Amino acid sequence: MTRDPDWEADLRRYDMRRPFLKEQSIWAIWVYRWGRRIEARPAGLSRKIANLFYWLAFRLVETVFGISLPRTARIGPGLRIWHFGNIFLHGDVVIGAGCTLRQGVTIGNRREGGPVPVLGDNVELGAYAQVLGAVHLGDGCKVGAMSVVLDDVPPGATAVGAPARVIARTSAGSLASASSELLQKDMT
Ligand SMILES: CC(C)(COP(=O)(O)OP(=O)(O)OC[C@H]1O[C@@H](n2cnc3c(N)ncnc32)[C@H](O)[C@@H]1OP(=O)(O)O)[C@@H](O)C(=O)NCCC(=O)NCCS
Ligand SMILES: CC(=O)OC[C@H](N)C(=O)O
Repeated sequence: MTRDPDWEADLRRYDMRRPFLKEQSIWAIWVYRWGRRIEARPAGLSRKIANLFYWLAFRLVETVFGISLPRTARIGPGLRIWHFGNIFLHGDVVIGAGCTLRQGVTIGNRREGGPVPVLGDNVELGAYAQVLGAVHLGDGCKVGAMSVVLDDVPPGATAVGAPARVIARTSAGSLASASSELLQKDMT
C-alpha cells in the first residue's frame, strides 16, 4: 500500500489506541485522504471504480457523522477533529498543517459563489466557530467557540465573538500590552 505522510501525521494527532473505534472524525479524514490519493491516480477504469466507492464512502460519512471534507479542499497534514456533527468545509478552502477543528465548525463562503477562507498552520477552531468569506487565519491563531470570523486574524492571535474580535496575540504581543497597562497605571 502507498505511504501517505499526510494521513500518518493525522493519525499521530489521534494519540490513542484504536482511534477508529473511538473517534468518528477519523473516518472522515481517512476518506478525505483516500479520495485525494484516488485523484492522483492515472485516469482509467480502476480510478473510475475507486471514485464510485469513494463517492459512496464520502456520502455515508457526511450523512452518518455529519462531517463533510470535500477532497477538492486542500488540507495540510496532521488534521485533528474533536467530536463530530455539522462540520462543513467548502470545496475550495485551504487549511495548513496541524490544524484543529471541532463540532459545528463551518469554513465556507459568505454568499453563493463567493471567496472562501485560507487557514495557516496550527490554527485551532472552537466548537461551532464559523469562518466565512475571503479571510486569512494566521499561523497558530485561535477562534473561540461560537464565534463568527469575517475578518483576517493575525498569526498567534485569539479571536472571539460574533463578529469575532481579536483579544490576544502571541506571548510577545501579550507582554507588550501588559507592560503598557502597567506603564499607564504608573502614570496615573
Ligand atoms: C477563545 C478561547 C481559546 C480563549 O481562551 P483564553 O485565551 O484562555 O481566554 P480567556 O478564557 O481568558 O477569555 C478572554 C476573554 O475572551 C472572552 N471569551 C472567551 N471565549 C469566548 C468565546 N468563545 N466567545 C466570546 N467571548 C469569549 C472571555 O469572556 C474573556 O473576556 P473578558 O476579558 O472580557 O473577561 C476559549 O475561550 C475558547 O472558546 N476555546 C474553544 C474551546 C472549545 O471549543 N471547547 C469545546 C470543547 S468540545
Ligand atoms: C467537549 C470537550 O470539552 O471536549 C474536550 C476535547 N479535548 C476538545 O478539545 O474538544
